[in-house]
Amino acid sequence: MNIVFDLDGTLIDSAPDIQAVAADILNGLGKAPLSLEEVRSFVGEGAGVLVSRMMNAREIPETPARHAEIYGQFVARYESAVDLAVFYPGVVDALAVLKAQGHRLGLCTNKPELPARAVMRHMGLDPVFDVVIAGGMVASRKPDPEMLHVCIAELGGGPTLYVGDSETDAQTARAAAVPFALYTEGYRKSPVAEMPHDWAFDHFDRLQEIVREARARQTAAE
Ligand SMILES: O=C(O)COP(=O)(O)O
Ligand SMILES: [Mg+2]
Repeated sequence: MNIVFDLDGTLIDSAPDIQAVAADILNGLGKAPLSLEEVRSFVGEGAGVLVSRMMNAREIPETPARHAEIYGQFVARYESAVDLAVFYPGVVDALAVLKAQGHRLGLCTNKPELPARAVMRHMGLDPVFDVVIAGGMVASRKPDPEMLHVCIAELGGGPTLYVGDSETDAQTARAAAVPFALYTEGYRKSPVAEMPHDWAFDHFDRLQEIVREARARQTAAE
């Protein structure tokens, strides 16, 4: 089947890289850096929203022009901010096993395309994914289901499991009517019970079992 993954907060913790980019910009504006907790709570709806939240948190008045200026500085640095990202435990093995089993793997992230591709290359993920849909590649962003729909279509259609960490991912899966496995150790803000999901897991060594169950449900529905 197709297994589509979110990136930030699901496969990798990229908050330290984003924190460094933000600190650089805020420092230039005479403002205090963001904590990792702040960064993690700001990620999930794309870089534009992240920049708005950063400006708001450091009381930088947001006009469209000011946002555009700071956003420009942010994305310019974001593209090379890859050194501090780390995989969540078990991710590399889980992806390798799923790939070896012949599943088609997709990536569906709100992270803008250039930083998404840069961090994928840095982490050795390029050969793993058959399809990548990142921020800016389609007109809308998650939780609009379009990104996920496009990703599934490019994977060739058919049964799909979506794996993500945030409220945005849970809403996206629901809107796209795709079964959803929630990784609970990423950047979610709500209790697990309040987020729509078909499975929840706290370690990637459980993903095999979830994929087996998702396939069994799919077969039963056919
Ligand atoms: O960059 C973001 O805001 C989110 O990225 P994600 O969709 O991979 O969680
Ligand atoms: Mg995420």
